[in-house]
Amino acid sequence: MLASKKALDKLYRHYTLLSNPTYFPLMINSDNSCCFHGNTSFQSNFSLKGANESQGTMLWSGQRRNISRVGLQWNSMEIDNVSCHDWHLSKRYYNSNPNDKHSREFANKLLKSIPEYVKIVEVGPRDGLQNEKEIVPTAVKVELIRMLVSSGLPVVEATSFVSPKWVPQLADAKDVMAAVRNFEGARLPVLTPNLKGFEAAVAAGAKEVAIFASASESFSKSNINCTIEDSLVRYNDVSLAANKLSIPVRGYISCVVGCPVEGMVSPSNVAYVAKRLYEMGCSEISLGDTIGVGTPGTVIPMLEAVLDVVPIDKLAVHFHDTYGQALSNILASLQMGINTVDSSVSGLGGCPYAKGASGNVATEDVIYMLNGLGVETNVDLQQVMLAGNYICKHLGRSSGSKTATALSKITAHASKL
Ligand SMILES: CC(C)(COP(=O)([O-])OP(=O)([O-])OC[C@H]1O[C@@H](n2cnc3c(N)ncnc32)[C@H](O)[C@@H]1OP(=O)([O-])[O-])[C@@H](O)C(=O)NCCC(=O)NCCSC(=O)C[C@@](C)(O)CC(=O)[O-]
Repeated sequence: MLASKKALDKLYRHYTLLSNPTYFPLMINSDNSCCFHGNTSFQSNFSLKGANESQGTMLWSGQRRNISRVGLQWNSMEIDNVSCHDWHLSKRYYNSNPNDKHSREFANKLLKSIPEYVKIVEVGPRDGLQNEKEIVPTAVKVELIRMLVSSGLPVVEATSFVSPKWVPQLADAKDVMAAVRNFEGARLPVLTPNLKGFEAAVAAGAKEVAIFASASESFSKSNINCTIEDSLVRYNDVSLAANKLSIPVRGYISCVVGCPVEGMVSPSNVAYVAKRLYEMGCSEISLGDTIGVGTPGTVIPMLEAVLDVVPIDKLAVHFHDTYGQALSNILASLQMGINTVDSSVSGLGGCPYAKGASGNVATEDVIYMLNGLGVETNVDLQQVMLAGNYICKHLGRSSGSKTATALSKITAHASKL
């Protein structure tokens, strides 16, 4: 049976709003029949008349790279009455009875691809503080890093060797590095935008660096004052220099789903930059939703595009929580098999050159969710909360972590009993 053109147009419009047209999940075959592709256990709620599944919600799932007709015998289905709503998990599969076969199968499906161990990259001392108006004293930054390292976090991004005119808050990078360089138990990478920054970082004792490109031309200009291509040339120089010294280089990509100036960013732009960073030897590529506009609806197609060019074990995700979507985006990324997540203690953060960007997802909230999923992190939540209290007290504000806030209330209440 053929899909009616009107119905397909309607679906297309719906998905064009939700995701990038390039990643429109409905494929129209040459015989005008259609199928979905994708890599998600989410479902779309379409009314599909005449489907061989029960009318209403159709499963949209499949393995990455396995663009297939997902067992729905699309050729025998007629679409003529399409009503699209938002993406949601189908009620059909939700059941409070844990012994229900469907619910167990569904839970298995949702959880089985989540890694057993997740590496948390703490970016609080760098991303968290770079946007603060009041200069945080070097000694406070050093103590914060010490506390974060003591909590078991495997990587704590310490500072940036960038122009002090651009980011005055981190003008003490050399002194911070000198004080923390011998801390044991965690890797302490720093941001370097060019060879000048790289050389200064190495001289100060940095053993790992990070370069930071963008998937949006406008953001590249406002953040590092050059085009994407020019930045990649600079970063290639940094990578070559780092390679000679066997220094690992992490590559960031900003604006992977949205840009404060250009709006929606195409997954293919992100994949292009990711491929270039990978080819220049980055040991890890962190995909940053700099302004926190992503939802699983835009993050998943972006990850699919990047996964076509970079192996999954080289990828990390970096979400800001502007719209409260960070944990959902992290969960979706974990379900796709990503096992490195950036976060910032107490949800501090934001890029000074990304208007409207709010804090990063809070480390405490990520740990709480991972603990709940039974995922190993080797990080002590209480210790991270102590570090969060310490920096929030200094900044004179309450924690941006819901977990830290809730657990502190419980502890305070218990102590009164
Ligand atoms: C890239 C530049 C330097 C270009 O800045 P520019 O002005 O185009 O560079 P320039 O080469 O013309 O140099 C201008 C001045 O800066 C100095 N300079 C030049 N380089 C350095 C250096 N490394 N360290 C110290 N000083 C430096 C240089 O010596 C000169 O000094 P002057 O002669 O005027 O006295 C500048 O734009 C810059 O520093 N930008 C950094 C912006 C930044 O740090 N943004 C935040 C980090 S990115 C982010 O947060 C996003 C991320 C990673 O978290 C992911 C996400 O959230 O999505």
